[in-house]
Amino acid sequence: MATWGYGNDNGPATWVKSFPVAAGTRQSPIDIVPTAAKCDTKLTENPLTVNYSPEPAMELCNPGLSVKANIKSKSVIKGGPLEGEYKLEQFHLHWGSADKQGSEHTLNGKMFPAELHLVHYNATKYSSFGEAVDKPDGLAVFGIFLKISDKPHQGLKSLTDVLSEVQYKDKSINIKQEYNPVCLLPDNINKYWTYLGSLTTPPLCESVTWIVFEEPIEVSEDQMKAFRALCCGECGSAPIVDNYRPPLPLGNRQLRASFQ
Ligand SMILES: COc1ccc(C[C@H]2SC(=O)NC2=O)c(OC)c1
Ligand SMILES: [Zn+2]
Repeated sequence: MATWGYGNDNGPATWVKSFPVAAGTRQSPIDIVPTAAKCDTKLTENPLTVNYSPEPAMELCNPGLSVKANIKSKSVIKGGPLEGEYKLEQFHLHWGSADKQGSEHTLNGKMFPAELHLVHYNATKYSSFGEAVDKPDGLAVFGIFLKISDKPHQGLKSLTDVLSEVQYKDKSINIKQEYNPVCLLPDNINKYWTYLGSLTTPPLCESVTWIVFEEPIEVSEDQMKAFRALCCGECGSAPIVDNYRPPLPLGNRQLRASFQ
């Protein structure tokens, strides 16, 4: 199969041909229906804690289907649904060609213009991301919805202001100013939904504990335009837009909420 993507010939509906787990029982994303979530006090008794550090010269790259920042510093999370300490490996985004679509998770069937994923691996149990990526308790991903506001998101601005420098596939730059990814989190990280799921792109490993925050972060239309100006390939190639997998059935899984 030609490489997977989001087009008509290689998009999410075709992935199962090369990645049979696409038809698995713990696939992501899902539609989040808050009334179907079970409020679990165990999640609040053991609050989710984030201990992110400033990343000097953070590497920002265009791998062709998103934009990604690779993390070297020791930024870790624990608590909430997690056992052990999970270390931040990378973050990236998914966005639409228009504001009406773009997120992977949906909320009562509603899509947001974009969704930010902060990917962590279980550093207590595994010695590297590569070892953790296909283990059932290997990864924890923060899902943060983006919504449009008239003000730009200051934390994202350090990235959206330089996206033109990684416009083409395989371009990468280092962010000059040190960057602490904590600036990307919503104010209230105590309200989230969590469930057992998967990577949302091939190889679709069922290795992710998802933590999707209720509070979106707010970005400007100009910042969305900057994401939509990124290209899938070299100069003249198609823009990176609609790089999202539509929701999969929750099936027998329990969606838990950290709040009432
Ligand atoms: C081989 O390992 C991989 C492959 C792909 C992704 C990226 C996926 S997973 C997610 O949440 N969103 C995405 O686009 C990954 O991320 C941990 C790890
Ligand atoms: Zn993602």
